[in-house]
Amino acid sequence: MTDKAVRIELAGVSWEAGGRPILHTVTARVEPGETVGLIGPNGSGKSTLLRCAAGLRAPTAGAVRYDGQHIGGWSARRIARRVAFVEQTPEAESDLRVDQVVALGRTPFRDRWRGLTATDDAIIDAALERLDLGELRTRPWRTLSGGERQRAHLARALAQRPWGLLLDEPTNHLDIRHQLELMELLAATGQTVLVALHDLTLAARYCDRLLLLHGGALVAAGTPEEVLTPDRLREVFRVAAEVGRDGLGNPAVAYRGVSSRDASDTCEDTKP
Ligand SMILES: Nc1ncnc2c1ncn2[C@@H]1O[C@H](COP(=O)(O)OP(=O)(O)OP(=O)(O)O)[C@@H](O)[C@H]1O
Repeated sequence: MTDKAVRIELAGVSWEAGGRPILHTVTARVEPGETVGLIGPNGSGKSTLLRCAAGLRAPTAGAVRYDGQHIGGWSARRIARRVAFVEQTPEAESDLRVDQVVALGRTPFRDRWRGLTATDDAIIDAALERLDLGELRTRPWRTLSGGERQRAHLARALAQRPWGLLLDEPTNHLDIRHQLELMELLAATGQTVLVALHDLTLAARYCDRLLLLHGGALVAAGTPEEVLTPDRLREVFRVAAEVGRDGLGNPAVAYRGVSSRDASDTCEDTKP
């Protein structure tokens, strides 16, 4: 679906707020065309890391590189020509129609004084179709449900024709069909994808690799099988869980419940 995919590198990225460290020297790479899931409990730093990767937050130490180029000092327009970011709670474009929201994805490529070209229109139509929004295209934004808004923001991101997609919990408002469709779409784009997810089974099934954040530090990186172990789920998420395959052979996490033990304990209670 795209000719180009970007390599996104985080090289020792740290970020502080009010003197409090939020991210601690995170080093990770998302290779061109890879779908990488960013997982971790509430407050572990996923959104902060994505905002650094999208150039919206300047790291207090370290660097973000796209295809080896340090993006510090790049304009928002230059970044948006390379990478699209869908935030967790996107701002409400209350007076716009859905197709106008999606058309905003063409802004980085448009001459300020010119309208949309036929190519822009075709790209917008394709993005609306991909996100199942054809029938909603003329609806006022404010009338959309949460899931419809989320899909419209994803369509806007696709309309950017980016080389990389950064997505912060893009499935949290979606029904199960649209969750599966979205994850399949991400896997099929050919673009580089870094996606924060809370649903570990979805992450395990659709991501090539996972990055696990805990307290602002990267504590594990690897394939879903390597990262999602019962010990880690207990230490980091404080749940007792089994990791295996579902009836269809897909990777799945089965939760026994919250873990009652300290993170420092062994994992005897997760054994059958
Ligand atoms: N501007 C800020 N000022 C102070 N603290 C901040 C700021 N931004 C983020 N934080 C804190 O940094 C930590 C990480 O926040 P972040 O939103 O990155 O976590 P997250 O993993 O995305 O969480 P969630 O799963 O709940 O969305 C949290 O404790 C949050 O309160």
